Amino acid sequence: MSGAERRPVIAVTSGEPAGIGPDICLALVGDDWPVRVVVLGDRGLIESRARQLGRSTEGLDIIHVPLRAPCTPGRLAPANAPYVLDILDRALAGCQSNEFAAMVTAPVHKGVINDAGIPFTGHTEYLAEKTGTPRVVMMLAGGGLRVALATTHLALKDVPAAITREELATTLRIVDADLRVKFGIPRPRILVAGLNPHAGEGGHLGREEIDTIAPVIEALRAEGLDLVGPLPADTLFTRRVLEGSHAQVAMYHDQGLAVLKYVAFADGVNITLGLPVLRTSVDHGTALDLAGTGKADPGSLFAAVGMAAEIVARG
Ligand SMILES: NC(=O)c1ccc[n+]([C@@H]2O[C@H](COP(=O)([O-])OP(=O)(O)OC[C@H]3O[C@@H](n4cnc5c(N)ncnc54)[C@H](O)[C@@H]3O)[C@@H](O)[C@H]2O)c1
Ligand SMILES: N[C@H](C(=O)O)[C@H](O)COP(=O)(O)O
Repeated sequence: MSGAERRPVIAVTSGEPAGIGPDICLALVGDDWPVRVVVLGDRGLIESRARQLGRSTEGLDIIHVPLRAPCTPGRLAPANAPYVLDILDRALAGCQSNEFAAMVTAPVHKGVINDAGIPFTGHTEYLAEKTGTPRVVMMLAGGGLRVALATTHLALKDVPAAITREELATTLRIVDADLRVKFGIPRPRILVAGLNPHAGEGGHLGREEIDTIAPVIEALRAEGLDLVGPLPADTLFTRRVLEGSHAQVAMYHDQGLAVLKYVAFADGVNITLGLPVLRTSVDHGTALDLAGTGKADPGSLFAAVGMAAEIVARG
């Protein structure tokens, strides 16, 4: 067996075929990773995208997963939604059987999967369901931040009801535990945002801080977690407040991710905490406008492979 074959294998799912997933996977060719990187997707599609971009697939390990329908860059086809899920299922099965040490996901298009009649909210929720994990946490890291979310892909009107004491406590415990295990931080200091403007202004602008968030923080502090909050979200991400913190928990998707993507778009990493397999991902979407143009930045995919490799090396 050669040295290269002894390296842990990381599976990179190429994602929505009409998006930039196949393009950015081509940028992995020839990079000198401490792991073996294999790309999961339709070989013909990846080769044709390579020709279109004037690139080569030589040296790129591909596990062939066949397209269900022809693909044109930039044009979504619901007929290929099952293909996108075939790739994810193949990667997950490989992680569960220890064929792969981790999976790294290129972007999928949630809308077209739903248009195909398959309910799908995101990789995070899909992988949680497929692995029978009742609660996982989405965290995006980049630009010196680690932003974890108390709620993920749901309509804004449904956010307050989804933030219960039990759900929030589970989220904070998962963030604390995974920062220790996956990131080697012995006692993570975690900032927790409020939900309402000015963290509710003492109950005058909403009661979620008083009724839910503060009591959870207090209870978990008593268990030894190093939590600070509920903090007004508008100033949580200022330099002085962030100082000394290892992660920041936002109450909903855009409260945290708008900040993260402002400082780190295209080199941030999305990681699913609390999952029994290791999964990292890019911080951007399918960018249909850029597919096949050569303008897609592969930086976030590199960062996602790099983070997975580091966590694998940590054991
Ligand atoms: N990890 C994932 O699977 C993932 C992440 C985010 C969004 N999405 C999905 O992607 C689809 C499109 O989402 P969107 O339009 O909100 O966001 P998007 O990230 O696809 O695009 C937003 C803007 O950023 C640009 N952009 C994105 N990635 C880029 C890159 N690597 N290099 C250069 N420019 C880049 C796009 O051209 C566009 O102008 C949606 O279905 C969304 O749910 C998937
Ligand atoms: N919320 C993520 C983002 O904005 O980058 C994105 O939609 C991906 O989510 P999944 O990892 O669950 O697909």
